[in-house]
This record gives sequence, C-alpha cells and structure tokens, in this order.
Amino acid sequence: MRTPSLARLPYRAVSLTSTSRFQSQNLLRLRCASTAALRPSGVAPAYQSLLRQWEQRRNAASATASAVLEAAAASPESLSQAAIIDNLDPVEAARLDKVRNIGIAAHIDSGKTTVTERVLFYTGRIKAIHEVRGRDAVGAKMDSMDLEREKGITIQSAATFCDWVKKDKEGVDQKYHVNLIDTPGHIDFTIEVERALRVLDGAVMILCAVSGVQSQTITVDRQMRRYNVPRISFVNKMDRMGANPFKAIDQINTKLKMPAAAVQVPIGAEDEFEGVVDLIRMKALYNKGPSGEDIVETDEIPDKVKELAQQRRAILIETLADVDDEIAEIFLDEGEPTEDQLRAAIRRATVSLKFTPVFMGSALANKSVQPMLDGVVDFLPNPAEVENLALDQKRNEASVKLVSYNSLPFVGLAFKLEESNFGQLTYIRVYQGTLRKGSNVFNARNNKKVKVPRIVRMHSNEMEEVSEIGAGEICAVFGVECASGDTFTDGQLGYSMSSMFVPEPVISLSIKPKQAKDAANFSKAMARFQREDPTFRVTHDSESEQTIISGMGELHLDIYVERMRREYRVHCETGQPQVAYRETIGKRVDFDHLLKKQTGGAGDYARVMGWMEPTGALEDNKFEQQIVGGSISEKFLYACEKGFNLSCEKGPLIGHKVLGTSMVINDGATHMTDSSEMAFKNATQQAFRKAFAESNPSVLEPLMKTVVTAPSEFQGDVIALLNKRGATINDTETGVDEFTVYADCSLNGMFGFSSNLRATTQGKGEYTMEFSHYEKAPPQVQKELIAKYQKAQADRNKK
Ligand SMILES: Nc1nc2c(ncn2[C@@H]2O[C@H](COP(=O)(O)OP(=O)(O)OP(=O)(O)O)[C@@H](O)[C@H]2O)c(=O)[nH]1
Repeated sequence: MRTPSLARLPYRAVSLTSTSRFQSQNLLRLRCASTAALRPSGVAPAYQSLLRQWEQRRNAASATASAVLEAAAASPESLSQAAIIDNLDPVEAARLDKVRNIGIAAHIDSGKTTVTERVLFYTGRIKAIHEVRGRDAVGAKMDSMDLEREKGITIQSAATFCDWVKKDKEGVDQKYHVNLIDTPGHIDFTIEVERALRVLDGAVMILCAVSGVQSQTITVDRQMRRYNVPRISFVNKMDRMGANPFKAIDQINTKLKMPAAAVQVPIGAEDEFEGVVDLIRMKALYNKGPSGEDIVETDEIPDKVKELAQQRRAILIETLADVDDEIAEIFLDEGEPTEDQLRAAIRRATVSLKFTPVFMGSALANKSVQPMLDGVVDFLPNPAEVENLALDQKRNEASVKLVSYNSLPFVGLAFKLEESNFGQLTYIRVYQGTLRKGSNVFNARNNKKVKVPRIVRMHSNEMEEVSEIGAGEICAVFGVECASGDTFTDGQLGYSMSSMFVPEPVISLSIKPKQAKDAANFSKAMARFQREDPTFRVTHDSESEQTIISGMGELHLDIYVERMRREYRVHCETGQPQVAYRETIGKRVDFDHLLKKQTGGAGDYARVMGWMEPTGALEDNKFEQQIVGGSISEKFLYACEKGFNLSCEKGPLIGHKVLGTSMVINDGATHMTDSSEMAFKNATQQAFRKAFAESNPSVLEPLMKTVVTAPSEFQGDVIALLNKRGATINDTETGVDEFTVYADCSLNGMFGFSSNLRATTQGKGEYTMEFSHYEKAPPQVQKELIAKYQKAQADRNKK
C-alpha cells in the first residue's frame, strides 16, 4: 500500500491567520464596538448598519457575538474570514451554506446539456425531459437558440437556477439553491466558458465513459485552474459500449495531474448498467420511476461488485490521505475513517483544489444523476468559502476580500451581456451586499450612476422577476448600459474586480450585406454581437473599404454570419477566411527624422529622434519618451504616442497589427509656428516606417495547439495528413482502440483540415485547435504575403 509522504501533506485548509486589509479594518471597528458603546460616527457609513446588527446581537445576549467581539478586540489578526462568517453572522452563514453557483463544462458532446436537462427535471424546474436532437423536435431547455437545437451544439452558455432538496444526517430535508450555467464545449466559443468560470464557485466536469479525458477536457481543466474553480467530476454515458469509468479516472490523475478517485462504482456497465454503489456510505443506489425520478437506496450491495467496491473505497482513502492530513493520520494509524470524516475530507480537499471526487452515471438513461447533485451540495463550496478579491481604487489598488454578506455595501460583476426583446440583459454576479430593484449602482470603470429598473433570475431564455438579489447569487438586470467585465458598486466603495481572460481572435474574413438596403440592420447586428462577445471583433479597413470580422475559428464566424441571416434577415457575402498575422521588428534601429514642409502659409515641422527595438516578448508594444530639456512639449509627445499606436495597428509589411515593438523618443526639435500635433503624429509614423523597414522585420503567424483523436486504424493516415500540413508532432498516445496526437500547427496550414480529417477517418476522427502563440512564418510564406500586399497597394494606387 502507498504510504503518504508527510512532506507532501498540506497545511490545514482552514487558515486562521488571514489579514486582508478589509478584515483588519472591520476587526478594528469591532474592537471599538467591543470596548465601548458603538460609535457609528467614527465608522464609515457603509459599515454602520452591519456594526449595529452585531451590536444588537450582543445586546440580545448572543454568546457568540460577545465572544467574537472580545476575541477580535484581543487579537484582530487571529480571526479569519471563515471565522467572521461562521461566528459573527450565523444568519448569513446559514443562508450562504445553502447556495451553490456552479458551471457544467466538458469536451464537446460529453452530455453537458443532457445532464443539465436531468438536473432541471429532478429539481422540478421543468415538467418533462426533452433530448438534444431529440425526436420530439423540442430540444433541450438550455439550448434555447434555434441554431443550437438544429446543430445539437451549445453556442451560448445559458444560466438557470433550481432548488435541490437533500436529506441531512438526521433525515431532515435541506433545500439548496443552485445557480447553474451550462457552457458550450466547442473551443470556438471558449469565451463563454471563461466568463462562466470567472464568476462560478464550483464546477462539474463531465467526461465520457468511453473517451475519458479528451482534448477539450484539457482546455476546460486549464480554465478551471485559471480561476481556481473547485470541481467534482461526472463520468457520463455509462450505458455506452466500452464504458469504463476507471480509465477516465486514471486519465484525470495522469493527463490533468489532478488527484481523483471514484466515490462510486458502477453496478454493471453498457446496456446492463443498473446503478451505482456509494463508497462513502457503502449503499447501492438505483433509479426507479418512468424518468428515473426516484432513488432507491439499499444496504445490499450486489455480490458482483462487492470486491470492486472495497478496492475502490481503499483507493479513495489512500488518494485522500495524500492530500488531507486528517485522513493521512487515520491512514497511517491503519484506522478506518468514519463516514463523516470521509465526507469532510473530500469537501476540504475539493474546495482547496487538491482533489476531485468522481461520480458516474448515464444522463440519457436517467441513471445516477441525483447522487451527483448531492455531490454538488456536499463537496462544492458555498459562496462564503471562496476567496473573491477586488482592488480598492481609493487605496492604491490594495487587494480586498469581498464578504458575501447581504448587509455590506454592494459589489457585483457584469460578466455577460445579451440582447433580448426587452433591451440589453446584463448578467451580474453579486459578490457582496444586495442588489435592489430601483436602486442606483455605480460603474467602477467610468463612475457613472445607473438605475436598476428590473432584476430577473434567468431560466434559460425565460425569466422570473425579483425585487432584490442577495450576496453570492447570480441574476440578470435590464436597462443597465455597460461593457462585459464591468464592476458595479453602491458608490461608497471604490472597488473594482479583475475581469476575465479574453483570448485574441486568430481568424478574420471580409463581410458585407448582399443588398445595400440591409446596411442599417447589418450595423445593428455587428454592434450587438461585439457587445455580447469580446472575442468577436469588427473592424473597417479603410484602404479596401471592407468590413472585417475576426474571431476564434471558422465555426465561430460562421455562426455569426448565420445568426445575421436568421435574426436580422441580412444575407451576407463573405471573403475567404484570413489568418490574423502579426508583424514584428527584428533589431534595434536608431532614428532621426525630420518632417518639414513649406507650401506657402503655415508649414509643417516636426523632428523626432530616438530608437526602436524588440520588447523581448511577442506581446504588447511599448512607447516611451525620455526627453530632457523640453525639446518636444508634452502635447506633441502625446501626438507622437498616437502616431506610434496608429502605426502598430497597421504594420508596414502586410498591413497586419504589430507586436513586441518598442519606440523611445529622446530628442527632437519644434518650430515656433510650423509645429503642430498633426506634424508630430505624422513624423512619428514616418520614422516608424523607416526604422521598421531597416530592422529586418518579420511576419508572425499564429501557432495552434492541435489535438486529433481517431480510431487506431487511421493513425498512419492522420499523421501523414498532419505532416503534409507542416505540423510539428509533439506527442502521440495510443489507447485501447483510439489514439491521440498532440501537435503544433500553423493556422494557415489548417484551413479545410476538418473535411480532410473526416474523409481520412470515415468521419470518426475529431480535433480541436486552440491558439498557442505567435511565431515567425516560414520565409517563403512571408515573401508571398509581402508581395501580395504590395501588389494590392499598387493596384489601389493606380485607381
Ligand atoms: N449513450 C449516451 N448518450 C448520451 C448520454 N448523455 C448524452 N448523450 C448523447 O450525446 C450527445 C451530446 O449530448 P449533449 O448533451 O448535447 O452534449 P454537450 O456536451 O452539451 O454538447 P455541446 O454543448 O455541443 O458540447 C447527444 O446525442 C446525447 O443524446 C448518455 O448518458 N449516454
């Protein structure tokens, strides 16, 4: 048996030494409250009502309130956020304990929407189950767009909520409020997953029992890590031929490097899949009723799985011993943890991101979805258990912890915008305080005051009006103009929250309405799509007079062209998809450029001196001025910076954006009457062109992390296909009957790959492609691109 290494044992997850500024300030106020009568005048108005509540509780002889106030006075640092929540405000703690904000994320077609449909049915949110691409032509609740129902894929994430009733240890029903977001699986809609995970407290990672960890599971795993989202796993499709949950669990451990162990074992598999054995309580669970709505629990574990259950329970304890010191101690003493100890350890380890418990079932066959829901409330954190930070703009952007108290000042994050029939719908996660209908909130980005006219809870495309939403919850509001990622506060706090990661678009195409009369609707649609989706960009190329749309992949752009047709009745003509190339400088070049024009009247005069060089990383460009002696005034330097930024927007080589280039201006000259902002802007642009051309610049192309999976018999053909497209193969894994290739490919080389792959693998192969980084394009490609651009420029000049 494996002995857990003590060195690897982590500290207890519950820290009692957290000392964020927010807490210490509150605790200092607490100290005042505990040593003397409460003096609200000395306390920021935002906290007065909260202090009053605490004081009232003490006056009402609450032993906890007194004890905590005294402890806070003696040692403010000794109380953690958890202690504040648990001890100071039992009412808030009890409310938050019953809230879960979760997302469902997974590889394409793993069954996210099908699982969500069951969740909604079993929690009573919907009256009947409808299948994705089902024969009843209704479609799953969460795929509400026509396009989603037709294609059987999720394009937009959809939010909903439900109540899950679970019996506690004493057999008393406890109602949990679950806010749930179903996210798309396709990589082109990855922003939907990003923004959902940004605001969720936990996630259910779904895997297919046959395919296990797939390419998109790896992406989703990375996204969950980026936002520190704890997860439980659900191995779905246990009814499929070849289902093997333990293969999936091994892969979570090895491929995702996330300690994972089954908390259930299946009773039968494939078409004999009957139910599961709960390894924590050692009980067999079966679904009964026409749609599996009743869970029947028995102590009689079928003989055929008794041994497996014992084995897997031992592995569960062993895996936990590696990540939890309480279980480690029991394990080292060769003891047997109790049910409570096991449950608490799984919760601790999951919440602290060290472990994922694995559930299993078949959503389509209506089996074992409810125990997974029990897992959501048992093992995923409530809003109070997740550390959410904001930056306090009034105190030099110091980091402050947000506390999900209803009575604190309001802080919320707008994480998603959607156009609806009633105007813009803004999804908000309330991190602190209460959002009330009719109240005013302030946008931290521009300090604009906005009134909140309507608040709704979303149920896919339906909504339920509410008058207020408490801390830790998710809602949507109407009539609040803002951008995706804006923070709202009640105006008293200068807090702002970090936004989500937005990947850069890698593909673009020209687009125009087929009929001139549709121009107005076309612009309306473009504006809307851009507001809703930060990975969808629209630019206007003034030279070619074309509108260019850019996005994450061919499918992403196709969907918008199709939505334009369906939702706005605008038929469009599109050009060939183009790769989003970049340009970069090759080496340092000094410049001394003089712009001087004398054409009668006032002339133009600007002289700029300095150098341009690579920034070192192929990232943002940098402009710097190091003028001493005032040879160029501030106003003109600002114009120089503008000129630099404009030059970076349209590189000299092929007209694509410039990356990784820095410009320093350290001297120059100004003319008394002939210098102007325009002259300095133009001079900088000219200097830029000249220096860039002399620096041995290059064209960069996006490199894509590509993962291809197909049945083993096609391995040779698929590798040959990738080689033909110039891919660098990094790794190959061979499974029982399928293989996976990991490769880096240039996006340029991958156009039309999906149809090639389909043809080569009889439609059985699949692949995902995700932007990795920019790299120099091969010399031949660079040459061709430059020649093409120059020819187009020359043709344009002739006209
Ligand atoms: N055999 C079997 N098929 C399932 C199960 N769950 C889902 N499916 C099928 O798998 C297909 C994909 O299911 P979805 O629920 O749309 O999967 P998804 O992960 O939401 O798909 P995307 O959002 O497009 O990534 C559908 O045809 C489902 O009927 C299951 O438990 N067993």
